Amino acid sequence: MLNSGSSSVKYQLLDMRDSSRLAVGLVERIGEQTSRLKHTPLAAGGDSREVTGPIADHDAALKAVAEELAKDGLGLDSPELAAIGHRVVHGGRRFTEPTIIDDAVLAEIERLIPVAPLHNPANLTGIRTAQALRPDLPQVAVFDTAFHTTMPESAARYAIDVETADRYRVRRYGFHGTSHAYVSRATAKLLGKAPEDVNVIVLHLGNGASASAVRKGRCVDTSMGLTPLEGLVMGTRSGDMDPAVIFHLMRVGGMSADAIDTLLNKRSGLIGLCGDNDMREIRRRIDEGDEQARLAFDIYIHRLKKYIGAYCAVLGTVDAVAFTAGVGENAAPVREAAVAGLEGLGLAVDAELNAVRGDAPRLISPEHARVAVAVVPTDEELEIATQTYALVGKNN
Ligand SMILES: Nc1ncnc2c1ncn2[C@@H]1O[C@H](COP(=O)(O)OP(=O)(O)O)[C@@H](O)[C@H]1O
Ligand SMILES: CC(=O)OP(=O)(O)O
Ligand SMILES: [Mg+2]
Repeated sequence: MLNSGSSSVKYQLLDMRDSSRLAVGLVERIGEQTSRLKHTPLAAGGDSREVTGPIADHDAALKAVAEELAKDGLGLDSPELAAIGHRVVHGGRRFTEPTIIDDAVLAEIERLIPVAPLHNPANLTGIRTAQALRPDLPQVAVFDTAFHTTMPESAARYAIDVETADRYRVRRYGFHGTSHAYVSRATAKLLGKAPEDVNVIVLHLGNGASASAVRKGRCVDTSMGLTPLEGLVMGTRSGDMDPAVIFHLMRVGGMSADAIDTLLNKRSGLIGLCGDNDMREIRRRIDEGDEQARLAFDIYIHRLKKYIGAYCAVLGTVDAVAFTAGVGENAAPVREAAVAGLEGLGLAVDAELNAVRGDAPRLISPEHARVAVAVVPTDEELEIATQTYALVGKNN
């Protein structure tokens, strides 16, 4: 499966007979002089290899990946390859399920570029290059928005003029849905229950970050909106703010729409507040007494708390709060601070359990807590491969 990001490509080759990973890798800093491909041929038992040097675009990146795979006899030309699954960030309202890609699907993903300018163009290049390499194979799109299409209109609509909203398709779509779906199910499993029997708040805290309220296995609200800019404070994105900030920056600051778009998407959030977007670095600076890093952390946590409280109210009854993605899985201080003081909502973290590291889903709330608090590692890649395989299996 392929996850083509704005300046990176993540990929995995999986054997779906047992969901085992044969090879995994990442191409970073595409378009810069210092691009890097890191490839780990797990099946070949090999160590990771790195290729450094300029990789101009996603097309070149994918071809470099194909070369690395071929070195271990796992080339994309293999007759055993059954399908290629692609993460596609914006699927609008039309795509509620994984979908076999044809020209009409490509056209729709292209039409949605204005609402996912950082993500959909990269996703499209990934698909087109993969199609050129293996025109005979089914290619499947798995949409970030799909899981959120179950939201009620009361959560999905913004309170703006209905005609204008409908004409320009302005509404809350939500993103990271593959992760929210996977993690909410895995959380139910951790509690020994069926997804239909639990209400879960999922906090996906990666570079992009979003929260969702999942009632009995269905998403009923999520923090990202028309685009992945709304909601939580992220690595480089602002999340929520008064929309009038934009008019103010235009009228008083003389900034263009494009300049503000770049400001809010790439130079805001943690990096805008303190110059770093990596939570490890921010924690290190806080430990050294850095006030700017401290404030950035506090703003991040304050926003997170607001969403936890809001989604407790949306759900009414909450069985579990699950932390996931790079920050959620690894940053114990974030989990501790996000839940601190929320005993009134039945939420607490046990310091010892919170300090345990590992890859397995685990509870971090004290025994007999009213609401389970959990760390549940996400696996978007496995989920995309599973959905792709399920669809292709059905059609073959
Ligand atoms: N050990 C760690 N401690 C704290 N934060 C971490 C750790 N490892 C990763 N992170 C955070 O996770 C982020 C990346 O999360 P990830 O889910 O991989 O993001 P994405 O998929 O959006 O690129 C990093 O920017 C960093 O802030
Ligand atoms: C939609 C989104 O924010 O994705 P990512 O976290 O990969 O940037
Ligand atoms: Mg991610």
